[in-house]
Amino acid sequence: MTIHTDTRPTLNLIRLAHGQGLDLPAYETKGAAGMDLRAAVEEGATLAIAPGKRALVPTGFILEIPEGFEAQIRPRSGLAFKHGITCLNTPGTIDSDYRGEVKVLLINLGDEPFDITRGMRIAQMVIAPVTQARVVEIAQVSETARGAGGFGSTGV
Ligand SMILES: O=c1ccn([C@H]2C[C@H](O)[C@@H](COP(=O)(O)OP(=O)(O)OP(=O)(O)O)O2)c(=O)[nH]1
Ligand SMILES: [Mg+2]
Repeated sequence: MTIHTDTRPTLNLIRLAHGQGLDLPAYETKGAAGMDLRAAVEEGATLAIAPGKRALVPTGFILEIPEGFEAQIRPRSGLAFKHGITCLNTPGTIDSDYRGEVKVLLINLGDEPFDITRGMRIAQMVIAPVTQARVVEIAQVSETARGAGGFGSTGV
């Protein structure tokens, strides 16, 4: 009998043909919040993102996220700081019922073209709990000290 001591939620994954041989998403350190994701571009090929342009980068895998969770695709600060590479739709939302390939939408906000090659760690993925709310239409909302003030209403 196998005794499982790992109480973390299980993230089932299948690797697509173009994902074979790549490292699986992984936490780089013990306390990392996100698993780094690798680019599943063709071996030997370069996906160049020109300044101001965007690219949808394949990861080579499909997930089964447990119900009640989502995956958030977030940029890596190193790529953002050094090269101006970030996720356009950050944080990207991977729904628990999505069964397509996970893809990363990168944009180059830097001044130089940026080359993506196979296996490059392009983004990170955070697994987070999700609460779904029920929507109830009402006639009036309750009064609060803030009221409708926002967008800097409390000063700088
Ligand atoms: O960075 C991302 C964002 C989304 N997705 C996939 C998984 C997600 O479950 C699905 C839909 O994403 P989202 O709801 O953000 O996009 P949408 O424009 O609302 O598309 P849809 O109408 O398919 O929901 O696309 C990715 O692979 N990468
Ligand atoms: Mg949607």
